[in-house]
Amino acid sequence: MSVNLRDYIASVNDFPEKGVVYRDISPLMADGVAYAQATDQIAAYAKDKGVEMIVGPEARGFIVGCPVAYKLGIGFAPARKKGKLPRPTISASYGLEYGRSTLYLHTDAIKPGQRVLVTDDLLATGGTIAATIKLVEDLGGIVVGTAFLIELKDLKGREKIKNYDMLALMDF
Ligand SMILES: O=P(O)(O)OC[C@H]1O[C@H](OP(=O)(O)OP(=O)(O)O)[C@H](O)[C@@H]1O
Ligand SMILES: Nc1ncnc2[nH]cnc12
Repeated sequence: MSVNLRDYIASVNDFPEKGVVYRDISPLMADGVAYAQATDQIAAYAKDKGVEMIVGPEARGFIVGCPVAYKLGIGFAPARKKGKLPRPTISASYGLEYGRSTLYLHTDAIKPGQRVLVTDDLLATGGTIAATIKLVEDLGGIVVGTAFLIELKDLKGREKIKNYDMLALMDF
């Protein structure tokens, strides 16, 4: 029997700043059945696409991507924020619903031609995922899909990644 994953998202008004409704995935992660269900759904999508490697942005992209990689027996590469990766990197900057940031990826994280799934917890404006996709492609990877727990429809992030296949397990 499956659970309704929406029941495991906490909505918090005015966090981290006024006007933002923050969608907190902590209750989903805290529930073994819900977390496994979300992981299994994304893993099935990734398997269907012949994914060989997963890339996710810091920090919540790790929470979604790592268990999927484990389930499929493939690797995971972290796209991290400034000053976190110790070896040579490439970078991409982007705008957020709140603020601006830069992501970095180790230059040896992806082999040219590798089939990559890019994962994150949530699609808002699409800046984070577009930057992560750019990092993968700059290293010669092929982004065969993108997967999220949540899509925030009003922010139209989907338009930024319209050339890519996308899975979202729920939307708000
Ligand atoms: O579609 P976008 O407008 O780019 O927004 C979505 C991103 O925002 C959040 O991350 P955040 O930068 O807050 O970092 P965190 O995961 O480290 O909390 C979220 O986890 C996504 O990565
Ligand atoms: N509304 C939101 N809730 C949680 N994470 C986010 N990242 C960007 N917008 C967000």
